[in-house]
This record gives sequence, structure tokens and C-alpha cells, in this order.
Amino acid sequence: MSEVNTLERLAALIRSRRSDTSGKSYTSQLLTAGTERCAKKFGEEAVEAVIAAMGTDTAALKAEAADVLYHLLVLLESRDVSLDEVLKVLDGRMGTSGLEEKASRTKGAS
Ligand SMILES: N=c1c2ncn([C@@H]3O[C@H](COP(=O)(O)OP(=O)(O)OP(=O)(O)O)[C@@H](O)[C@H]3O)c2ncn1[C@@H]1O[C@H](COP(=O)(O)O)[C@@H](O)[C@H]1O
Repeated sequence: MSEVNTLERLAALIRSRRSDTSGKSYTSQLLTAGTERCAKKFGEEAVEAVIAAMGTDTAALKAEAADVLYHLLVLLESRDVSLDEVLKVLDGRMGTSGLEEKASRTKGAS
């Protein structure tokens, strides 16, 4: 699937930025700043996506959604969690309904 390939390629690019010392990589700056900084940026971009979703500019929503995906991948990289590991969680949920998933979480929490 091309969508997954794009995310996988981006995740690999982000990982490679860990060892970038050129000083020209925004990703490298974020990773060097640490998880708290990455999480803050992710939160900001998520809020911007929410605001765009409430508006009528579809191009703006697509751009904000792309920012969210990029910043999520940077956040995961900062915690050494791979995209593949997250996709496996999603794969594990396939075939169950969202409501069943919700019920099993509620059960697990009690
Ligand atoms: N997909 C992205 C991407 N999406 C968003 N951004 C950056 O995320 C930042 C967030 O937007 P803001 O408006 O908050 O910008 P800002 O004020 O500059 O950010 P801060 O100073 O607050 O951190 C912008 O600087 C965007 O350029 C991205 N930066 C990089 N990528 C990808 O990562 C690759 C590697 O980038 P570098 O690490 O910079 O080489 C690029 O080739 C792209 O494929």
C-alpha cells in the first residue's frame, strides 16, 4: 500500500536524522531536544489539525494532518518505538469492532 510505504519511508528518514550532525535538520533538532519537546510539538500540531477540521479549508486540513503524522513519527522515534510496532497494534484490532475494543479496555481497567 503506497500510504504505508510513505509512512515507512518517512519513519526511516526520521530515524536516520538521529545521527545527523549537520545542524541543518529540523528533525535532528527535535530529537536532540528530547521527548518532552517532541510531545509538545505533536500536541500543538494536533490542536492545529482540530482547528482546521472545524473550518472549511480542506487543503489546510490535509496540510495539518500531514504535520500531525510527521510529528507523531518523530515522537515515536524519540521513545524508540517503531512505526511497525504501532501498526502491529492496529493489525491486532482488525476484525474486532471499535465497541468491543472499548469494552475490553474498560474490563481491563477494573
Ligand atoms: N514532513 C516533514 C515536516 N512536516 C512539518 N515539518 C516541520 O515542522 C515544523 C512545525 O511547524 P511550526 O509551524 O510549528 O514551525 P516552527 O515554528 O518552525 O517550529 P518550532 O520552532 O516551534 O519547532 C515546521 O518547521 C515544518 O517545516 C516537517 N519537517 C520535516 N518533514 C520531513 O522530514 C524530512 C527531513 O527533514 P529535516 O530533518 O529538516 O531534514 C523532510 O524531508 C520531510 O520529508
